[in-house]
Amino acid sequence: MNNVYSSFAQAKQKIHGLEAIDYFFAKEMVQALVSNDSIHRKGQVDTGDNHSDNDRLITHILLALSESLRAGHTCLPLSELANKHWGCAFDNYGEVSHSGVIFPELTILTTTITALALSPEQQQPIVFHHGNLYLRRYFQFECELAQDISMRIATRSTFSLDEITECISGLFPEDNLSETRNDVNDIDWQKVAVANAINKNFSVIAGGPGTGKTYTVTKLLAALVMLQQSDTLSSSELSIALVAPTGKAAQRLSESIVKAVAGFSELIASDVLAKIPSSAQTIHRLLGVIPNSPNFRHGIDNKLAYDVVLIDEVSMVDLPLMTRVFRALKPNTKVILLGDADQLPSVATGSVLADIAPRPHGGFSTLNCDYLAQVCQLKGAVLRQAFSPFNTEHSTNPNDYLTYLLKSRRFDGKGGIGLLASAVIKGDSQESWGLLTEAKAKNSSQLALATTELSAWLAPLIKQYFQPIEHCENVSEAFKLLAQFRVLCATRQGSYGVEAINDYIKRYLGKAFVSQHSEQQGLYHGQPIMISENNYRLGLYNGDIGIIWRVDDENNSNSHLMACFESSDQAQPIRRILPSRLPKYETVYAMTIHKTQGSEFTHVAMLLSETGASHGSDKARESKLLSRELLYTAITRAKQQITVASNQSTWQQGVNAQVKRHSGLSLSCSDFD
Ligand SMILES: Nc1ncnc2c1ncn2[C@@H]1O[C@H](COP(=O)(O)OP(=O)(O)OP(=O)(O)O)[C@@H](O)[C@H]1O
Repeated sequence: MNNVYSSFAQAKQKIHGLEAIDYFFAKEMVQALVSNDSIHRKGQVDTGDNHSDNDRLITHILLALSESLRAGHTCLPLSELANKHWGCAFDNYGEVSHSGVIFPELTILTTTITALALSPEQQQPIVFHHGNLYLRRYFQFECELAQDISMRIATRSTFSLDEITECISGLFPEDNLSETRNDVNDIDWQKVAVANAINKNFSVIAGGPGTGKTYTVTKLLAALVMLQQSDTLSSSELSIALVAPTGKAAQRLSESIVKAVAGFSELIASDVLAKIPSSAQTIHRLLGVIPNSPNFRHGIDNKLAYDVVLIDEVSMVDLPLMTRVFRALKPNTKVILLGDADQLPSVATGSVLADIAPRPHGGFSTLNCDYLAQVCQLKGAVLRQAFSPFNTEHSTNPNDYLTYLLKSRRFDGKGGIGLLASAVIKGDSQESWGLLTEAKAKNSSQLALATTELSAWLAPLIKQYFQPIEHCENVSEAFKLLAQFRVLCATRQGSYGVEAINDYIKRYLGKAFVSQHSEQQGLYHGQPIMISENNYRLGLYNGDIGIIWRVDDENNSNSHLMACFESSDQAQPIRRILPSRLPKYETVYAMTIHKTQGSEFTHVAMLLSETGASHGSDKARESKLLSRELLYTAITRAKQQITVASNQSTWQQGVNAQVKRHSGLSLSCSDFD
């Protein structure tokens, strides 16, 4: 490495976008490989180049691997580098500012890496497997997770077909005519999802917002409780854990389950419903955080006792965390994953849900089709017809564990939000922009395109939603109002980033000059805040939303500001914490789209850029982040209304870009059967 670049500054001059961590990672790895006597003994590839060319190539591959890990990929497929001009950039005058690196063709790359003997058995810090280059740690996570899922998929429940059929028909009485139906469109996919998950120890129910994932899984949990009750050999009660990646998502899951359970009171016996938990917890809480340690209390040597673990919002869960969850589960624990695979992948490494929920669906095996036809009392031919797009007969990679719910109950497909979300995720930049401009012309109630200055369209929304917060009768009312509206930005920095917009809103509300040094520490009554680091002792987590509220002393003689947070504890629905004890936090009128995953608002304003020209640096910052998954995630946070502030080119650039995370998990999943 020292021979190739003598310093980070030198490497950075040549390769655009390089960060110090890439340089030191590559340096460290080259040294590790050299100390294992790999590069020098085996790494001399006869490519017609001399030895230092080979070292240079290996160094550049390792730099690219580091960049790739930084971007959240689990691995780097060498095919991505083949013949690529990497790290080249031009200055404002069109002159080359960074010459970059031109990688050779794939066979040379493969021969070079193969010569380093990086196969999984070699115990090197880097692994080369199936054409992908990994950091060993992520390779191990991926293998461990794939093997665990594979083991669970291979385990089937012992319930008889008759028991399952009876249970399913009881839970879906309105669909008892299915034997006579012969149209694919008549298939109730919620029923299929319950039937499909009931006999497996691992299942995924995926679908967009409001497709009834929670509604369906509540029926599934009821079915599992009923089957357990009818099992004469089992004396114990089914223990179920409801889990989500963040506190907010856990709160939403609890609310949706409670609502679904209440709605099933006439369909399902009360003693069955009573056994479905009403409160969800975060993954970190499930695993048991050990303060100041990366490890959890529950793991391979201290398994969790649950029979069923349901995880919601799985798109947000990264590869290492998901592997740790599976590590902590008993081999016979039933795992049910829910999520929307079209949403942004996790902030950290991996894209577990997108990997295990491929689009299009890989099809069901004939065996699974026959099973579903029988227990759902569907005509086999109808079911096969339904699966024909998935190529059931010839599929080499059936996804029996996966059911998609397609029909949104929230958006009827005619309303603007649903149409916009589906045009965006299809990558149709013209149609989606057309929907926004049409909505403006038609004065749509769901969609609005803001084409005027920030002050013209944002000010009325601030007046409507944020100004009344401080005048609410109590903090619970303030939380209700706050949940109605949020400004979502693509970036933190820049003129349209979270920080600038929060400052703008504070100024508008006349709160910009609250002194940082006063007893109030810059806080004010009615200020919404978001916690930005975990504090396990206080039970406050990154992403938790609170409101600063003036509270009277017990004798009403004095009042002071407290940070208030909603709690699932019915006896004490609001937790109060002294502001001086708060972990890091920020004001939250506006937040990044990434941070809103797992939350919903009645009205959302998505601020990409103003219609006027943006600053060059703002544009560069934004264009790195913009993708159809980002826009889709923002759109689907809105329950009733979305206001989009963007110009046409920024919008279309976002819709055309796609987040693609490299990983070998889907590959490993294809070896499941
Ligand atoms: N088969 C159904 N019949 C009647 N109402 C339904 C049905 N399925 C879902 N719903 C209703 O549709 C709404 C959305 O359902 P649910 O919350 O289960 O969707 P979801 O996919 O979990 O949504 P989210 O993406 O917000 O998590 C709920 O009000 C639910 O009661």
